[in-house]
Amino acid sequence: MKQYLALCNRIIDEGTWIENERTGKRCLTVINADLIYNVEKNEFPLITTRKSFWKAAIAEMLGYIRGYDNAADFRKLGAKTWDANANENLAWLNNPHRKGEDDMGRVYGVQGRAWSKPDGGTIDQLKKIVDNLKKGVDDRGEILSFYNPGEFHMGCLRPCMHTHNFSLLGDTLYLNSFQRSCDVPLGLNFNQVQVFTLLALIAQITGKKPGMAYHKIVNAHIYEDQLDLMRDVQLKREPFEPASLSINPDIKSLEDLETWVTMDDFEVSNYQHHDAIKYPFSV
Ligand SMILES: Nc1nc(=O)c2c([nH]1)NC[C@@H]1CN(c3ccc(C(=O)N[C@@H](CCC(=O)O)C(=O)O)cc3)CN21
Ligand SMILES: O=c1ccn([C@H]2C[C@H](O)[C@@H](COP(=O)(O)O)O2)c(=O)[nH]1
Repeated sequence: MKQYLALCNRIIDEGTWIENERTGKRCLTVINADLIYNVEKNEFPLITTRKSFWKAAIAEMLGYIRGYDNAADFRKLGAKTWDANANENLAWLNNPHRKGEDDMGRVYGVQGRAWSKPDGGTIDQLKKIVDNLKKGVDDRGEILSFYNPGEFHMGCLRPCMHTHNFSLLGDTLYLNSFQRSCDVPLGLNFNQVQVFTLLALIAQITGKKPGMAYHKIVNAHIYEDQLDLMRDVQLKREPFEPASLSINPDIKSLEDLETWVTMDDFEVSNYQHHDAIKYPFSV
């Protein structure tokens, strides 16, 4: 929580106003932030200075793991977060690759599970990583990349958290996650939970101990219409002690994650938080 507050304060104190063409809004912006989560000690990085809808964040990550390309599938899991990008962005609505209502196109998990090969067929990046880690193998290229510039024109949004790089040291699994663009009031609240949960889940299904997760953000911003709420409401609140996450121990394989897992398989205990804050969302 301290790291999150420090980043918010840094943006407010040192940020530069930058015009964003895609959304037509100005963003107060800093470059480079490094967040670290101790997954081994289960220090779940859940925001306490407002109510965080952590289940939607995990649902979104589970949807990426499953390779979903449709906002309706995300809704079924419990995340409405892709509705706007799939259905309200004019550039995407007019894109000939859009397959209809709720289609997100070739984004995130589609690239993670079915990256198209120029010579035909697809690559399942996540399955290769899980198979290797289960055998105790880290080939120094255990990389899950959602960033495929050759298919940006076939998706509703370029991935923000675009690369997850796993590493094994003995029996301990580490994760470095890279994010090119971060909506700190809305997106980061989710992304912190996602990086933490991704390491916890992949460690669990590969039989490894989770270690640290390192989360690198390049462009960290607050949209102009979010600034007053952040500065005058959220940052005026005192944080509570961190919560902890528990994951159903019956989840033992990638197939379990793909088939029967729901949000009921995740629980958060000791979550003390301030009231919800409704931040404006920019499509
Ligand atoms: N401008 C922008 N910011 C983002 O954070 C973002 C995007 N676009 N587009 C793609 C995904 C979708 N994400 C989202 C979308 C919506 C919420 C959101 O509305 N959160 C509310 C309520 C969540 C709920 O009720 O489940 C919140 O208070 O956190 C959060 C992240 C993160 N990403
Ligand atoms: O997981 C996510 C997904 C998206 N965001 C934010 C970051 C930006 O505010 C927008 C994406 O806009 P671009 O113009 O493509 O950078 O969504 C996030 O914080 N986390």
